[in-house]
Amino acid sequence: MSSSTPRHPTLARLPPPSRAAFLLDFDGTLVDIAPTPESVSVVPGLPEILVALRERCGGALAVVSGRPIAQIDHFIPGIPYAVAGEHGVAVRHAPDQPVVRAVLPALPSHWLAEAERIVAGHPGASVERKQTGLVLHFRGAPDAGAALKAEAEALLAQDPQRRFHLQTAKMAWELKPGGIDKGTAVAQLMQQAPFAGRVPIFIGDDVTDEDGIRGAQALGGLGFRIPDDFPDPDAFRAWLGELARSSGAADSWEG
Ligand SMILES: O=P(O)(O)OC[C@H]1O[C@H](O[C@H]2O[C@H](CO)[C@@H](O)[C@H](O)[C@H]2O)[C@H](O)[C@@H](O)[C@@H]1O
Repeated sequence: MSSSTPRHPTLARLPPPSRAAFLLDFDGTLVDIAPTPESVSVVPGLPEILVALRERCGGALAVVSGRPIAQIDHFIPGIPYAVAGEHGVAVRHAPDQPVVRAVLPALPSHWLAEAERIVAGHPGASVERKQTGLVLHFRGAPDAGAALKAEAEALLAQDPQRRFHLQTAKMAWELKPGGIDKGTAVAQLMQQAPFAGRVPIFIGDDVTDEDGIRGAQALGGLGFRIPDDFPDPDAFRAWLGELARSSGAADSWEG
């Protein structure tokens, strides 16, 4: 998938609107990376683009994020038809449906306190708690990456059953349960209307998105990655806008 030359997927490479399902990553893809998880901003016009694209594809537009679903609802309320959060641990198949959570082992109870103790030794680093895991962020302490990785691996080694693994992220290390990822989320989402029977198109920017890309490709779909296929989120959003503005028939992105 990787290439040193950015290559925008041409409209001709895409399945037509009547067959396409979009599964989009959030951080680093729909929104620019920001200093902290809370400080990301949704650029003006993006919600309208996503709504138009969703309507063009019969509703088949999902966000597949490492964030909890509640945070996607906070930043782009009512926009995606479906949302998968926490790298696929939580899935909401439709706006009016409940969140379905995978049954997973609970994070060992002392790991959160351990994580807080660890970041306290690296000013600028922080802990993000998730229902089934935690993230050690070091964007505010860039030199602490290697030390935090070693500490995270030491925590993981405390679980003799090795039920958790280290997810590489952007200036962050995430401890999360194994067996569930963005690829399993794609498979789940694609089983239900309005996604079922369509061709999944996954777009993301991070290591965790490689699972989503593989998941889409395993179902005969396509996967694109920033910066290989789009130089940055801005270029990706411009491409989405082009798709959303296309006024052609259901069998064509042209026009
Ligand atoms: O799967 P995604 O939607 O891309 O979410 C991945 C993680 O995003 C957040 O962390 C990352 O973005 C932050 C805001 O730009 C940035 O400050 C941080 O350094 C990045 O690692 C979020 O906090 C995580 O929970 C998500 O898993």
